[in-house]
Amino acid sequence: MASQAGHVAGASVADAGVAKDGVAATEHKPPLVLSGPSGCGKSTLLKLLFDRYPNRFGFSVSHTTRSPRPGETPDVSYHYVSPDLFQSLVDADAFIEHATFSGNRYGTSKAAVQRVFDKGRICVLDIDLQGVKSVKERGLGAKFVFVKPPSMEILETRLRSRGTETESAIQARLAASRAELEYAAQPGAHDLVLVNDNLERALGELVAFIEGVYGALKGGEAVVLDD
Ligand SMILES: Nc1ncnc2c1ncn2[C@@H]1O[C@H](COP(=O)(O)OP(=O)(O)OP(=O)(O)O)[C@@H](O)[C@H]1O
Repeated sequence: MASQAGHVAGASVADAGVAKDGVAATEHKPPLVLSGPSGCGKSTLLKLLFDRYPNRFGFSVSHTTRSPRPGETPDVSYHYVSPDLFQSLVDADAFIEHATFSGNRYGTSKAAVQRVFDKGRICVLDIDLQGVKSVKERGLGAKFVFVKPPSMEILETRLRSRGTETESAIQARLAASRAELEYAAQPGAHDLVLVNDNLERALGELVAFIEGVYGALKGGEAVVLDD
């Protein structure tokens, strides 16, 4: 799609859940927030987790002002909105976190998180440090998991072997990762610091943490946290 101007599907202020029904995301199960340096293995771990426990987890669909890329589906990959509409959503306090990357704005709306909860699923947010700080300020009771690479050298190797970034993008990601690691080193910054050394071991630790918070994942029934 060449232009996103005027494309606002799924993204009006009302649809973003702003005081629509008076129900805030805080009244529901806390989201699970995964963060960590680019290349630390968040997507890999989440894919394994989602495959192992189908229908138990869901991503919220973010809003963005960037244009759709080939292969992306509006309102599935993202809600693509104009900069003006994005700003109106910010003004209406529709987002639990939002940030700007490379000149484009991205945000997680309360309504998008709500939609995952409404399906009885644990809502997973895969966000960066900026987003983590915003979600914390919201006081949603979110659970924060930091995925830590075994070392900077291994992180760099994984980023390079993934083969998806240019050299300058790799350098930018490595620089950003230092800030993420410094933040994560502060006591109480996250509820779990998960070293992604061996995938199966790390996944096991993640599952144990999730079950401690949300209850058992096995059994086929929806996972719902009682207040
Ligand atoms: N435990 C592991 N051992 C070896 N390789 C791993 C491990 N975990 C992930 N990888 C590899 O590291 C690379 C980066 O992983 P992944 O894409 O999941 O990172 P990410 O944290 O989601 O990055 P981004 O934030 O940029 O999306 C991938 O090629 C993945 O296969």
